[in-house]
Order: sequence, then structure tokens, then C-alpha cells
Amino acid sequence: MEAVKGFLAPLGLNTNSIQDTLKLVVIGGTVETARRASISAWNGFVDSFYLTAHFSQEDYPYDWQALCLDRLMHWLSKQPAWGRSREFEITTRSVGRNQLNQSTTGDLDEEEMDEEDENELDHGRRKRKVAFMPSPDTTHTIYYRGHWLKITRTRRYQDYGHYSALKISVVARNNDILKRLVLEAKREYEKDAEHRVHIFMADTTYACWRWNGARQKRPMNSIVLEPAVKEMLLADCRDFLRSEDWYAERGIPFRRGYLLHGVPGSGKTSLIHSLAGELGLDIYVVSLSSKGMSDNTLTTLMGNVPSRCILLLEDLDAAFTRGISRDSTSTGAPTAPTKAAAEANDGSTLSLSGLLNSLDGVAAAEGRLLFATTNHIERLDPALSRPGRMDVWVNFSNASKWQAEGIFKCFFPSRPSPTSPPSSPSSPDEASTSDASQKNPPGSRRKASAHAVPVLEEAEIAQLAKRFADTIPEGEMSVASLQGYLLKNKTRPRECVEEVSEWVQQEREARARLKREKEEVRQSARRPFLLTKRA
Ligand SMILES: Nc1ncnc2c1ncn2[C@@H]1O[C@H](COP(=O)(O)OP(=O)(O)OP(=O)(O)O)[C@@H](O)[C@H]1O
Repeated sequence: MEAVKGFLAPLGLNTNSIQDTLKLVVIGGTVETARRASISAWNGFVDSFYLTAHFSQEDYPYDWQALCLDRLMHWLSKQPAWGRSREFEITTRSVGRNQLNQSTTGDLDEEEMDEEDENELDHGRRKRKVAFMPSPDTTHTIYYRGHWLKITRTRRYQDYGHYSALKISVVARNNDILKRLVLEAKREYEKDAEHRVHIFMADTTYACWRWNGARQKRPMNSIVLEPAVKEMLLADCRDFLRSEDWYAERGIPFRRGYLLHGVPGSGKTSLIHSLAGELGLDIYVVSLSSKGMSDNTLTTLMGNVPSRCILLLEDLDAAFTRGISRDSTSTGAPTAPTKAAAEANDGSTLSLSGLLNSLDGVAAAEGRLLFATTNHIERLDPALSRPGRMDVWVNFSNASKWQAEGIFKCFFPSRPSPTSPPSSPSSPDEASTSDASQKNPPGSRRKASAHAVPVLEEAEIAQLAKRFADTIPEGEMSVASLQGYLLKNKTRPRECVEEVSEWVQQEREARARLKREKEEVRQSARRPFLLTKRA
């Protein structure tokens, strides 16, 4: 103090008042430091009684963690106490279906909260489900089975985007309460997910699976294919899933491969999704031509699929025909690119032998159903498509007249004609009991009113479908393109049939024009090469 006095005296300042201020600052600082220290000591003391579980999307194995986190968030969103949180994040990216419930919406009734059916349209715009989640980085306390749980949601940012984490702490003698909570969340989530198929995508950067969401199951009867083909595939898959012992007794690897090949837009992927829903399996999707795909990455990915799932290899030919697609003189014969060439293209170093090893190797999961799709079966190496790797082949072609009739009926709802006998199959589709519901799918009346579709009599729809099919040339257009046309006319069944021949004509002209343009590009690409040769 004397030193301070000596320093201030020559400046002519009132040393007493400055001294008092300094004393106050020192005392205040000391009290605040002591307060903070005691709070953190108390927190540390209290925390030592807590059991804490961390759930993060960042760690491996991602798929389990992500699902676990998703299940917990879904469960939490239904807890009344969580719903009373005072700090909210409002999101339209729901973390699960049917989350917007009484607990999260407090005392407001459904109408006030505008609880939307995701399928409803409002002036042409899709209404999105609003979810209320307690905001990240705040701690919430909820009472669960005689215990107080402290729950903290966090969100962190990494190079590859943000990820969520959840910390749950509880004062308890052992971790039974946390196990019970995870199990309960799992059960509830699974009950909720009964109508959905979970999709996982391969992440080539981290050689792991990323949960990509869950899709509504697609009914088999919405896929317009010969009923025999659908039934054969479904029966084959079911039989395989039941035959683990049979395979073990004979020493055959417990795997089965299906090769779906044919023209684009013919229903290959849709059928796989539908089968997954029917069998209750998740789908793990790998695109072999993805950037950064290598032999090691693929082997790691294959080794980490669960035993009962559908593994989908999309565009099987694409990874090994990069050279072909660029070379206009190619005959389409199978080739495997050199590693150097592939690397120069997009960093992919996947080789054919690498793919074969990852399909057959010891790391490859047992019990998985492998589905591969390709538009160019002729480009596949025979080693890839041989039985043992691809046991069942199904060819998908452009729409037949029968399919055109079927998809028309799928689009337009009908009501029974007063005169028609109750069960008189008038189309090949109706002959199959499994496909009979296609004629008047559940909920079609509700959807009809949503889109203002005139609901015509069964007999008239059958007649229109027949006329529509008669105009569609056999095997010339894909089912996807027919679907596109029907979508444009989804409220005009009669006009749709009147105008279909004009549309067919336009489609033919458009295709001829595209072919001509492609040919011109091909010719101009070859010209400099021919000139160089002549020179
Ligand atoms: N046979 C079919 N029955 C019902 N819908 C179909 C059928 N074929 C195609 N579609 C419809 O066309 C669209 C494309 O189908 P999908 O993706 O299954 O075809 P794909 O054969 O897998 O095509 P690609 O070979 O280009 O991947 C989907 O919206 C699907 O509903």
C-alpha cells in the first residue's frame, strides 16, 4: 500500500479513496473466486455420485450409435418433463415419426399445434412435421422410474458436418436404470418403425456405414411385375433366411446373391425396397463407383454389415466400365480398369479381385442377402455373376401392355360398379389375390379427395386401363416413363387416355432427337482422331 501511496502522491490524487477502491476490488475478486471454486468443488462432489452414459453419432460403430441416439431422442420427445422444457429448438427434420405428441406440445390441442399428416398438401405445398426438441447445450432434468435423470443434448461440428450427442446422468448404485432406459427406448422406436425400412449408406471416407433415414415400407402390390416373379423372389429370400443350419451342415457359406438386371426405370430398386419391408430387413447401400472406394474400404464395409440385412450393390457394372463409357469405340465387353487409371479418374482404386474377395472373404457377413443391380449385364465379368455369388437372376424389361394396364389401375382409384359381379377378374393383375388390393389401394379415397381425383366406377377404370394399355407399344417405354406421364395426369383419368397416343408420338420423337444428338457428339469426338491418323 505504501508503494501505491508513494506512486500516486506526486500525481496529486486522493490516495485514500483509491486505496478503498482497490481494497474493494481485491476483496470482491477473492469472494468471487472462492464462490466459483466452491461451486465447482460441489459439482465435482455431486457428479462423483452420478453414473453417466454418452451417446454420440461420431464414434464407431456409427450405425448402432446413430440408431441408439435416434431411439433415445424419439423416446425423450415423448416424455412429459422433456416436453415442458423452457428452451426449444423447433425443427421440421423429425427424428422419428409421430413425435409431435401431447408431451411435446404441452396443453395445446392438435389443431392449434397444426399436427400434420406428412402426406397432406396445403395449397400444393407439402406440410412438414414440426418437432419441438429442447435446445442443444442445455441440461434438462426428468423423472424416470424413481430416478432423476440429467440429460444434456450437444451438437458439435466436424469437417464432415455436425453430429449430435446425448449425455444422460443418473444417481444410482448400478447402471440398471440406464440399461432399462435404452431398452425401453429401443422397444418404443421399433414399434414406431414397424412400417419403415432403415437405409444405411457406405461412407468411403471413414469406411463405415451412415444411417440415412427410414423410408415408409412400399407394398409389394404397388410394384407392377408378374406376380410369379415377386412371389418367387419373396419365397426364395424367406427360405434362405430360415436355412442357416442347412447351409452349415453342408459347409456352404450362408449367403445368397440376387442379380436384378435390365433397362433403367423398370422397378429393380423399388422391388428391393419392397422386399426389405416385407422381410423386415434393413438395407445397406454401396455404390461401387463412389469416389474414394478401394479394396480395403469395401472389405471393411462388407465385414461390418449385420448378419440379417439386404446389402445392395448399385450399378454393379459402373465401377468396372469407366473406361468403356468414355471410349466410344467400346464393344461393351467386360474390362477392369487399371488401378492407376481409376485413381486418376476419381480416387477410386477398387479392383475386380478386391470386389470378389470382399464378397467371398472371411470378413463378409454371413446371412446377408446380396442384391446387385445393373443396366448392362453384358459388361459384367463372368466371375462376378457366377452362381455362388449371384444365385438368382431376374431380367427387367420395358413396360409390357399388361404392366401399362396395371400401373394405370394403381394410379386411379375406383369404386365398385353397381352392376359388376363382386369377384370377376378382368385383368391379369386381378387374378392374383396378393395384387387384388392394387385395384383400390387402402386410403385411395382419402388421397383421391386430397388430389381431387374423380373416383370412377370399377368397370370404367378397367375399360380406360385397357384402352391405355392398347395404345402403349409393347416393350418400348419404361414403367418409370409411364409413371411420369400418369403423374402429370393424376386428376384426369379420361383425358389421360384420350391424349396418350399423342404422348407416345412425342416420346418417340424426343428419343430419336436424343439419339441423333448423341451420334453427332460421337462423330465430332472421332473426327480429330481420324484427321490426326490421316496426317
Ligand atoms: N415395375 C414397376 N412397378 C411400379 N413402379 C415402377 C416399376 N418400375 C419402375 N417404377 C417406378 O419408376 C421409378 C423408378 O424405378 P426404380 O428406381 O425402381 O427403377 P430401376 O430399375 O431401379 O432404375 P435404374 O436401373 O435406373 O436404377 C420409381 O418411382 C418406381 O415407382
